[in-house]
Amino acid sequence: MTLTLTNTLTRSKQPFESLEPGKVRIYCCGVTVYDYCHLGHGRSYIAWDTLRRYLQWQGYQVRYVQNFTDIDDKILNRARETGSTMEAVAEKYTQTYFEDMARLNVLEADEYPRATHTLNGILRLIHELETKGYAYASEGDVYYQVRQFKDYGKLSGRKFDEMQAGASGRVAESAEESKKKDPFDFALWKGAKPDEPSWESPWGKGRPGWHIECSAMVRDCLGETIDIHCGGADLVFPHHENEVAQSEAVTGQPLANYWLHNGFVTVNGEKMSKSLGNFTTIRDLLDSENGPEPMALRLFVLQAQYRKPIDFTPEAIASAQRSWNTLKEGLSFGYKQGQTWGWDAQQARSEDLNPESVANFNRAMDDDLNTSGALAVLFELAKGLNREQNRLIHEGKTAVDPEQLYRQWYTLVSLSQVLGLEVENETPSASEGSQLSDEEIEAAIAARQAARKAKNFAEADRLRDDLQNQGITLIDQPGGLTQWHRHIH
Ligand SMILES: Nc1ncnc2c1ncn2[C@@H]1O[C@H](COP(=O)(O)OP(=O)(O)OP(=O)(O)O)[C@@H](O)[C@H]1O
Ligand SMILES: [Zn+2]
Repeated sequence: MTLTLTNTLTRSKQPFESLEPGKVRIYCCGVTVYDYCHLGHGRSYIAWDTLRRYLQWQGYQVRYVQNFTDIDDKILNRARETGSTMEAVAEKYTQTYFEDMARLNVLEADEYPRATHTLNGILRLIHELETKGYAYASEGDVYYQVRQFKDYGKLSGRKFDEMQAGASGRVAESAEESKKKDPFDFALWKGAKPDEPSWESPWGKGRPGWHIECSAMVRDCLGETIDIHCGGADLVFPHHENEVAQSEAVTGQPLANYWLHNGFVTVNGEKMSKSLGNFTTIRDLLDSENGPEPMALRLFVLQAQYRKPIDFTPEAIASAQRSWNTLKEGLSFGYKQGQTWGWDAQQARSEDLNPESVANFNRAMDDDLNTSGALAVLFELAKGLNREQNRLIHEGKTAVDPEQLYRQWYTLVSLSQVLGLEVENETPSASEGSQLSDEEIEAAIAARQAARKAKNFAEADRLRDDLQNQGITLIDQPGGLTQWHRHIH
């Protein structure tokens, strides 16, 4: 079995082959940092995080780079509206990006280049484009001359006459238009405007255009040709088309062998977006009363294959939460009951994996990352475990041999992890709790007993609550002895 992926460039599902055996280089277009991330952003980064995890599961060494666009009109506008600076706005929403994605169990990239840190690479590329006749300076700006690049349109499949139909009218009046030789040309460098941040360049002070930053970052961080370039479907044109035009004109090499694009999170069939005002931020949803758990939200995204649209409705979120409860129950069973039976996911060997489940999971994922098919494998495993859990509670024993249950559970834990679904993520306090040593717990119990003797009940209660918050329950026995119990979630 080989992994097949739908390549936007060839408009077909293709077997995946990496440039270098065993290694994959991925560049993913990151957020423009001017606001909190909404569910659409969440979907995009969960999809690519899952691709990365699956490649790792298949034994590839993956190098994953994702940028932050920290120079942009949207950031400048937000800074003006809030009386702040572009740097402060960008810094704030870079941090909130990290917070939100950590909750969704999106792994951190190997490198996070930022436009403001890539100016040298950007200027070098523009200079090379100018030298090779693809770019021209005009009144402090520099433009890419689209018609010079014979393959322009190859990624999006657009022809010039179709593009013209879309672009005419709207752009005609702008000051930028009068500086261009052709309406299709786009800015590589924009001359400085008063009160805006700017950088020195051979064409005068100014700032880079959006598209050139990604071309420069790919080249700086990953090289001239990479394996996979990904992003949302709205980036195919013009952003990725322009990246191809910029990079390939300079290097003469393909920028990326595979171009992957995720479908949208929609609301009533329309793309969730800032400009339409129909968005829900990740944090608002997770922090709302009766909001879903982070893993339920991740599951909501993974229920659809990455290219398909997902409509966001409260019912769909509630249903994802119910599905997550089923998976969570199966995962937790092994963590709880496994204590008694001596199960340990850390100690497991790959021979403990159930080969049939693994084969079914891989078959689904190899088919253009069919996560909904992969989830079906997880539900089957979880349901089997949950059934046995009930038997154990009501009948005192399981029907399936614990050794076999262990394999089911370990397979469930492993495959869930490939999709980034983990129970530990739900219970940060429990994992902190498990770090308290027995001696520390005994010492806290002794301190509590001393406080009670001294009739300092407030302190005694505080000590008990403190332990409880760290996952340790105290059980006072007749005769003054206190037992304790560590929670395993
Ligand atoms: N509704 C959505 N569904 C799926 N992916 C999305 C959605 N909205 C944005 N994305 C993707 O998220 C990534 C980051 O987007 P970016 O920061 O450019 O968005 P934005 O312009 O701030 O958002 P918006 O589209 O809401 O104005 C891009 O790959 C983009 O395609
Ligand atoms: Zn980009």
